[in-house]
This record gives sequence, C-alpha cells and structure tokens, in this order.
Amino acid sequence: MLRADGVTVSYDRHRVLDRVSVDVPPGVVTGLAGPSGCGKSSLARVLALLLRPAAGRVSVDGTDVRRWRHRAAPALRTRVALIFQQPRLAVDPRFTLLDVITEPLRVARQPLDRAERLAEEMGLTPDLLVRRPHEVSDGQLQRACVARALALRPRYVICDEMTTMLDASTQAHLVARLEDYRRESGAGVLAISHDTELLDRWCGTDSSIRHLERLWTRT
Ligand SMILES: Nc1ncnc2c1ncn2[C@@H]1O[C@H](COP(=O)(O)OP(=O)(O)OP(=O)(O)O)[C@@H](O)[C@H]1O
Repeated sequence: MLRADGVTVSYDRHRVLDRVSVDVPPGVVTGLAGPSGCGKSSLARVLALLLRPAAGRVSVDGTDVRRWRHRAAPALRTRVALIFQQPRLAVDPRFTLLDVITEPLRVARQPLDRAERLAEEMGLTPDLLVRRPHEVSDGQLQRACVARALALRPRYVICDEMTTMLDASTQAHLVARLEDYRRESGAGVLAISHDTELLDRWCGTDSSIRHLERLWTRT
C-alpha cells in the first residue's frame, strides 16, 4: 500500500493540503478527483517522494518515508512512478525519446534492452525514438513518458492529469497500456483528474474514486 496519512502542504503561508489521507492499494485503480487548484498535483508530488510535506506521514508498503527527492532511498523512490500532465516540462529537451525512456534504467544501472519493448508497446516506432521532444507531438512525447515511468517496473503509478491535453484515441491508448501493466504486474494506479467521466470509465467496478475536497474536509 502507498499511503499518505494526515499530509499537510503549504507554499509560503498558503496551506493547500490540510491533513489529507489517501491510500493507494496495489492491484487496483484509485481515482482522485477535485477542481483545479485544490492540491491534486501537490499530493501527487508528495506521494512520489518529490515534495516533503510540512506534516503527516507517507509510507510505501509499510516503510515510512524519511527522506525526500534525491535523498529518498532508491528502493522506495523507484517503487513509485509519476506521470506528469505536461510532458514537455518533464523531459530534458536535449534527449531523444529513446534517451527519455532509458534514463531511469541508466541511473539504476539496469540493462537497456527493456526500453525497446516498452517503446514498441507504446506505439513508438524506431524513427520516432531518435527524435527530440521538439520534433514530436505532445501525444508521442507523453507515450515516451509513460514508457519511462514503467521502465523500472514500479509498484505504484501516479497519473497526474496524464491525458488532459491529448485527443481521445491517444488517451484511450495510454490508459489501455497502463491497464495492461497493472494487470500483468499487480501495480496500484492513482488516476488523478478533474474529469470524473474519464475516472468513471477508467476505474470501472474494481476501484474507488475519491474526491479530494471530501477527503480533506473529513480529516
Ligand atoms: N511550487 C509552488 N509554489 C507556490 N504555490 C504553489 C506551488 N505549487 C502549487 N502551488 C499552489 O498550490 C495550489 C494547489 O496547486 P496544485 O497544482 O497542487 O493543484 P491541482 O489541484 O493539481 O490543480 P490543477 O488541477 O489546476 O493542476 C494552487 O493554488 C497553486 O497555485
């Protein structure tokens, strides 16, 4: 279980999350809905060990997180992957798409051959893999970011408005690939969106949609 327990986040003196708790169990999709600005991305960054909360606890499979960002224990950090809303802000513009996908494998000193299979599954052809971000569409770049997120076989995948700026067919393709990964690996997915219709479609019957606003008034 990936768990945030009573998490508070403030920027300067502005409190955006006030003792929020959320559980992301393995194996299912958990939906997280809420209007723009309510703190969904902040919670995503906390759960991905990228933002240290002012208060509260985060644990990954029972282990409390004590260090954050680059100081976080690699064994915990690599267990949670985050897919961002805007892929252009999430990649190094000098990288080719293949570099984007292999980056976590290189950092973890793991064999790079998995990258080609991931690229193929994401519908990225070899001619696209040698291009840089400015030479591909948003949808193609987001496919590379999803492949990168899955490279180290994370136990939890957080999708923060992953498909908001993409057309319906790219959106359906990315969701289908993540569903393949979830079923095959038993990973837990946290799907974050203001689009509750998308969450309804994605989460189906074996999952729950939580409304962040409701969560924080309850805690
Ligand atoms: N690094 C930051 N510094 C200062 N304020 C921030 C920072 N990041 C977010 N905020 C503010 O915190 C609040 C919550 O932002 P956050 O991005 O977490 O919300 P969100 O629900 O994901 O919004 P959206 O759906 O529009 O992406 C907003 O008022 C935002 O302006």
